[in-house]
Amino acid sequence: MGGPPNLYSFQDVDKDLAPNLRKYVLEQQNEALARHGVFRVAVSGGSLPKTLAKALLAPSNGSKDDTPEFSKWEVFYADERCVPLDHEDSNHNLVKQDLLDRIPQELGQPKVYPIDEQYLDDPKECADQYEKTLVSIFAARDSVKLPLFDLLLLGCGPDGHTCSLFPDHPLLREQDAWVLSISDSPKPPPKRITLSLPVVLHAAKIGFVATGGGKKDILKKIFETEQGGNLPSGLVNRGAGEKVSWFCDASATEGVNFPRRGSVM
Ligand SMILES: O=C(O)[C@H](O)[C@@H](O)[C@H](O)[C@H](O)COP(=O)(O)O
Repeated sequence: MGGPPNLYSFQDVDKDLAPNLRKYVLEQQNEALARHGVFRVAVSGGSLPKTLAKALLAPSNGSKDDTPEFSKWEVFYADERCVPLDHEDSNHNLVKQDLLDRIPQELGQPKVYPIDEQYLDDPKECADQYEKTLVSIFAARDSVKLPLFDLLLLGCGPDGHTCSLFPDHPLLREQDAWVLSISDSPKPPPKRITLSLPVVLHAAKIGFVATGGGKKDILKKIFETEQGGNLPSGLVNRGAGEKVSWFCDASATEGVNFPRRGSVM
């Protein structure tokens, strides 16, 4: 697995973090397109879609390296709340409003894979159906042990959760399923689906975005303590190592002591 995760801390979200996040996402895009002609990315909700939109909707400098080729993107949800797709709690709704609906026409549109609204009352079925969608795209379940996302873009909650994998929850022990359901999420709404930890760890690259002073204590715990390594975001750091990059601002990393901490990429 190699080295430790990368922790980048930027002074300002708009001026520094967003352009560096753009550079990182487009690097992963271009590597994926060279590998297999498509860019498969899964995103979370929370504050991430807004920051991602700042990064991706900024004007391009015209070079190939700096151009999002959205028509070659396939967008999935790393976790989703079991609510209608136009509900204010829906991660898809957030991503659509903040990013997808605002992509200039000439850049094309990603193919997007939201959850199936038929199964909102039954999170287990909703997760199984989402897994079936992944199976149809990432090849047959028996020929591919785990789906390989080119990039996961995740958030980290103040309790250390990521996706809808919460601290000490039995879902963290799931080894087999690709997509899991939860009906007792400590963060509302309670019914959700989420990628499983093995699927998260298998991704080619994992980018966390954590900004604001509210993230300071949990980042200190995750990066500095043994105990933090057992929190869901810490387990991603531990299990995926150098495949993981954290994009934080100065308020989130204030006082965080981590050897590989950088201020530029
Ligand atoms: O559906 C969700 O609730 C999210 O996917 C969740 O995992 C989120 O990413 C974190 O809670 C961080 O959220 P913030 O970035 O808003 O703090």
